[in-house]
Amino acid sequence: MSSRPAGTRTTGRRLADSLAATARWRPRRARPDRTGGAPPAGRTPAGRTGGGAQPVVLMVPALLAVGFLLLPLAGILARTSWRELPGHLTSPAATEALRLSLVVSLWSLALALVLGTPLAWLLARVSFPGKAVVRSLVLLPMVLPPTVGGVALLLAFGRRGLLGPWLEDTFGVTLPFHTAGAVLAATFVAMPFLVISLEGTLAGLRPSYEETAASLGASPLRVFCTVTLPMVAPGLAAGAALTWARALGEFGATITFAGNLPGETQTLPLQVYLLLQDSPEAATSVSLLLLAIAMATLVALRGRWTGGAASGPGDGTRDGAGDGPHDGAAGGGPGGSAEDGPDGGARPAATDSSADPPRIEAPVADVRQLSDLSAELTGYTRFVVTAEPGTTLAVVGPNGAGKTTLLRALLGLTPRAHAVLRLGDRDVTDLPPHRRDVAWVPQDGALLPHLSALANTAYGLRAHGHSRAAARAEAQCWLDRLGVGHLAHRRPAGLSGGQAGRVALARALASRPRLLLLDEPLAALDQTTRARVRNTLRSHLADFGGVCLIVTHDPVEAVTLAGRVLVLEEGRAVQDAPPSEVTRHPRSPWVARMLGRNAWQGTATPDGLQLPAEAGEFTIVAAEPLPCSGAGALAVVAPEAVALHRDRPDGSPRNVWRGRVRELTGVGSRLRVLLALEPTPGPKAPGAGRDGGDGRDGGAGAGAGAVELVAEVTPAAAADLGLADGVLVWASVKATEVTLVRL
Ligand SMILES: Nc1ncnc2c1ncn2[C@@H]1O[C@H](COP(=O)(O)OP(=O)(O)OP(=O)(O)O)[C@@H](O)[C@H]1O
Repeated sequence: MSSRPAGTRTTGRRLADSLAATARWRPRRARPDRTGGAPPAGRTPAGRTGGGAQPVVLMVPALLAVGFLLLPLAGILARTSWRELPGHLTSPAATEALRLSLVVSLWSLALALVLGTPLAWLLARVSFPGKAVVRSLVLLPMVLPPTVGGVALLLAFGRRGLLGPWLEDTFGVTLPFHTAGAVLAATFVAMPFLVISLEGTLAGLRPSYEETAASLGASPLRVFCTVTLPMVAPGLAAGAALTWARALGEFGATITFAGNLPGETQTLPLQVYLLLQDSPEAATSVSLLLLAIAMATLVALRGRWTGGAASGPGDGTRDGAGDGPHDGAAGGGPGGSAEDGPDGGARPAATDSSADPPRIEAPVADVRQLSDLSAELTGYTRFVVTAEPGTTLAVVGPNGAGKTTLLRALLGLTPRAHAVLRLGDRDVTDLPPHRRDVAWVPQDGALLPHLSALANTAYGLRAHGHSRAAARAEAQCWLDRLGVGHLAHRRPAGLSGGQAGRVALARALASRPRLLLLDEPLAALDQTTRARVRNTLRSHLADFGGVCLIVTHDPVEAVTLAGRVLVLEEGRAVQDAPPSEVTRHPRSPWVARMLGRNAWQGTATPDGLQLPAEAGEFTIVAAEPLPCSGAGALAVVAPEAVALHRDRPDGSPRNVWRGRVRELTGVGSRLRVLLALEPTPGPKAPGAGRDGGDGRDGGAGAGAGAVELVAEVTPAAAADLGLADGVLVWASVKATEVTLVRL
């Protein structure tokens, strides 16, 4: 009994089916959080916050610590003379000290923001020698006794200090015992709070946001102001609040450096110190005021430390995610009701499934950049790639092959590889990323979470100098083209994966790049949505006049979207050919398997291919052997060309092997059977021939390193053959079905 293959017909549908099955085996990357924020507070591993047994022995000192912190505060509250409190706090000396405290702390905050923000950025983003020393320097005022800080300030800025005489002679500025000195002292001790808080937030911000913004044409300063700062705003606000609170409470450095001069340097903490000697009740009242301010600051900050860059509750949609008529589209399902556009006018609902989105022509959107590509890569990636305008190249290869490095080199974003890059008549090799006209859509889209879909799409146009109104009008057109125009007002957190992907694509296309780089654009989508979005993407890539590189692990994407497939391995281009050629004659085992083919690497023989000794005495006979016997070669066989039998087949097939079923997978209406082949099958091999029962004879099982073969059969044939995990069967392949490719 045997199952005859349907032949080697690789119709589009069959190929797509078989590729789709292969796609399921591809490695997947972890999906980063689309909002770019850290995991929400409290989302700790199960068990940590749950009712698991906690060591009681730790609870006692912990509670003691709480009591230790609480008791002094309770002391202030208990000893406050509530009746006299208003009088104490409204006395001229107290109000003057309060005024001075506010002036000093706010100036100090401003100074810390101006100096500390760039310093935090430097520490978070720039590698330079001595960085650890600079960071220690930043931390020093936090651990230094404030009085020592005051002495140090005197020795630097005092009348006999290092800079003091020069400041006095040149600018007439005297810092010690002046309000400016109090500001300096407060800044010295408070600024580290801002730097440390902001550095942490900056370090947690994924660089893909800033890099994508640069690829859309934004200069480094624009990126800092429009991407970095808004995204770290919560961390900045938290740091600023702490800095202000610390400056407000500053005592030691101020009294040492600036003295205790009423109306000049006597801030509230200094007044407390003074009052303690003459009027302890008034000192308690002022202490209570400072305590209340500190507590209010901390309460206002609650949750800000862990809330992530932009994932607060208000971040979902501008109109509140989940309660508007737009929700039908959020999940990508078919929607139908009319929806309000951002301008308040009724806009017809589009859906995630719209394969033919409305084609609204934008006034300037059709200015195509018909540029060819010529890139010579050195470093980790070492090859030359050229492409005509309008070419879409699928970049494929195993993990670590250098696909991302290639994209980053073309953007000028990595020192690991260098691209001599020419786009049309422009050599952009020496240009910074924002001036290359190379738009990048990273795997997660990197939509800016603080901007609506419309503002995201308009971002590149604004960076290129278009007015706000023109940029938004054109952005709306692009969103409409991609079928997500009705979601223009939403922020990324309120978009489904497919919708976000389309917005990211609209944003890249709207910036009118000469080269478009898409990193796994459909990886986030489920199979059904992927097929729909793939169609949409294909039609828009057809309209895009420039060169497009799509990194993908999905063979269907590679074959259906691209006119050429560039196969990378270990930084080298092992093949660059049309999909049909790559499918027929894959030049690496990896790409053959990615495309759903059986592929074995070995040495060409006069008959076909000999596999390496470690695979066993395993030979493959081909009808057209390579003329170069002894050379490295690849034997490729389509799964449809493999016939399975319960008994050893007689007759014409030149390749007959016995193998054990390892895995069965459904592919459309057919079944894919993975066999582990046994070496050196022959008519006289022990156990060869008909196996009794279901074939689970427990005989020579294929080891972990066994040669594998994939066959495709109909479910009926599988039932006839009794296929199941562990069953032994015979497989045959005609010599005419074996393609040999020289490596
Ligand atoms: N910043 C880096 N420093 C050192 N090595 C790196 C760095 N980034 C990548 N690599 C290494 O360079 C090689 C190519 O990495 P790249 O990310 O380009 O591969 P890839 O083809 O995109 O892989 P994947 O499919 O897993 O994303 C890998 O070996 C990787 O470990």
